Amino acid sequence: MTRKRVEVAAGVLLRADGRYLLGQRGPDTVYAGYWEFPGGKVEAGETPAQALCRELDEELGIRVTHLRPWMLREHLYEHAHVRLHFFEVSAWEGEPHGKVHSVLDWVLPEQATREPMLPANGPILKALRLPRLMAITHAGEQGIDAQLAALDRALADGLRLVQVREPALDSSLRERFAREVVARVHGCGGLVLLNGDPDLARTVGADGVHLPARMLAILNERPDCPWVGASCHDRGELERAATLGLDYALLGPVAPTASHPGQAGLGWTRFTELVAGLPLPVLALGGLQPENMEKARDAGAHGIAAIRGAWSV
Ligand SMILES: Nc1nc2c([nH]c(=O)n2[C@@H]2O[C@H](COP(=O)(O)OP(=O)(O)OP(=O)(O)O)[C@@H](O)[C@H]2O)c(=O)[nH]1
Repeated sequence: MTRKRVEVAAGVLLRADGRYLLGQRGPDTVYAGYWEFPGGKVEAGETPAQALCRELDEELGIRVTHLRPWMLREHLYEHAHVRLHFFEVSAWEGEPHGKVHSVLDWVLPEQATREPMLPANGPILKALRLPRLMAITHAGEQGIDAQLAALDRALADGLRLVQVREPALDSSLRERFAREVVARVHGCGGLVLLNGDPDLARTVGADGVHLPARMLAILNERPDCPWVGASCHDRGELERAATLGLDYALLGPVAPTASHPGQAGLGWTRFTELVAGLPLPVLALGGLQPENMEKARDAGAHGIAAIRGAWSV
């Protein structure tokens, strides 16, 4: 059966305290009583961004002053093939109040979602649980004790996402180090990804695995871990990560880095072109610092990942 394709714009309204807005669909709608992000169908002659601004005015009585394209997801419902253009909305005028939803609720990303949730939205809620800053370890270079001390400081500063990437440590040392990282990060409620080794990730109790591009290229299916991401350098690799159903991708290098001397960075314009219309969140990598976060998010990144830039001295 061919279903008609419907373009929809939906907004993730993010408050300064990290909560985002969900609404419960009213009684006289398709999927009545289901929770959703505010938004609606794109009308003829509108861009998705224009449609979202109109819908948020109609549904919530607010005027959007800052929005960023975020992710695009397609879903086949009984009634339609829906293409959902998700935007992050971080600034608006007016106080949202429910004009069409039966209830509005500001929820914390790490909290359980509201049920029932519109079926297309599961990956969106998962993406919202992915912290914005990923710090990548380099204990092989700076020493295990120095790296763990830097980790403790960063966790105290709010870091909640760590990738253990230690090609220079031998396997028993890598396992011991990874266990230390998992204990510390889990103690703060954060996530740990282990680079390149799904079995070790499971053994040490990490939350998932991060695939180097060479592994992404040869895998035919997603490793069996709760969280899986991959390093990407071009559109082909990003699309492969999407096809495998991965939870996130890293894309870089955005700027030249000490670890890849002589390699030119993509720059933000190219970064934006490469991530447009993807169904998964992408973190920008390469020569970046936490101070580059707003710039990265304006360019379409979910956040940033860093090795040297993430560990303050
Ligand atoms: N607004 C919104 N729609 C979503 C989300 N997730 C999702 O699958 N959809 C789907 O996208 C479509 C949006 O339809 P809608 O009924 O909200 O559109 P609308 O406001 O223009 O209403 P209308 O049908 O009365 O014109 C529905 O098929 C809905 O199931 C979401 O988070 N927010």
